[in-house]
Amino acid sequence: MSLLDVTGLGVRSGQGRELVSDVSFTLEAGARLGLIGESGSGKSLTALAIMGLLPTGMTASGSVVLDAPGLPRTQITGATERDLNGLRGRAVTVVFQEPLTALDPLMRVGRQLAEPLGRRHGLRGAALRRAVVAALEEVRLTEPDRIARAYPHEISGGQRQRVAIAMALACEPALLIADEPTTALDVTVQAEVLALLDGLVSARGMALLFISHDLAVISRITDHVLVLRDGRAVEAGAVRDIVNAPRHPYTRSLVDSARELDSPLDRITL
Ligand SMILES: Nc1ncnc2c1ncn2[C@@H]1O[C@H](COP(=O)(O)OP(=O)(O)OP(=O)(O)O)[C@@H](O)[C@H]1O
Repeated sequence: MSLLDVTGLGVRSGQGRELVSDVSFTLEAGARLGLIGESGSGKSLTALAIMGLLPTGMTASGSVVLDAPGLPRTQITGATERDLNGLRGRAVTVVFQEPLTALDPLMRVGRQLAEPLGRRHGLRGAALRRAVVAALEEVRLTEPDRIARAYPHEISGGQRQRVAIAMALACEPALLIADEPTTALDVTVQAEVLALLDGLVSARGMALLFISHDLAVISRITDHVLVLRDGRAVEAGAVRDIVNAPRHPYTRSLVDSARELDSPLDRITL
């Protein structure tokens, strides 16, 4: 049984517009998959449907089954909020493009991180404070004590995204969804955060669903990819095959524009 099994996923708006149609893929424990497509192709809605977090009024159809170790196997489409609350954080969690989505602007970073860490590991007092510092160190934040005392606006964008990653990891999820996690960062920080995610996903044996419009970024972190266009999957396979021999014209245009913008793809074609 796969960790995540998505079959014929559809998402409709409240007005009945089909925004995602018939998307299928599976993820085994510890596996990685990239979801690529241009703006509006349905990447984020697919991620939100997997989390059971679609905006009010939208409906999901088809099947999304999460089967994380130690948790009940759950059909996400149609699950109750109570079932979903038991899964979010532990079975699956998400890091968004904008770290402030995950952070409360009025609460110090350390306290925010203490909540899930305390809940997950049953820690309090000095042990919990040590766990907060360790979590900040794990995402390679220097000066963890200062960061723990800071409010989100008092740290840089790259530091905030590291904190958001630490928050996402606090409940030790089996599956991490990263939705354009480096898009809002400048190029150097982008590369550092990508390398950090890569290392953490390997070290913890998590599965990763990595969403991006950028094939070069995807190729650095995963070797398999699903190409979405207008809410439909048009091609899937190994990044290497897709880069070397794209079958769908849309995929070819993604590869061509990635080649123009970025040279890292060259090493894949060697
Ligand atoms: N809350 C919403 N209400 C109505 N339509 C929406 C809503 N959110 C997204 N859509 C529409 O659904 C389609 C897919 O959107 P989605 O956000 O999944 O795309 P995306 O590939 O993640 O794009 P981006 O890279 O810009 O985030 C788009 O046509 C978008 O306009």
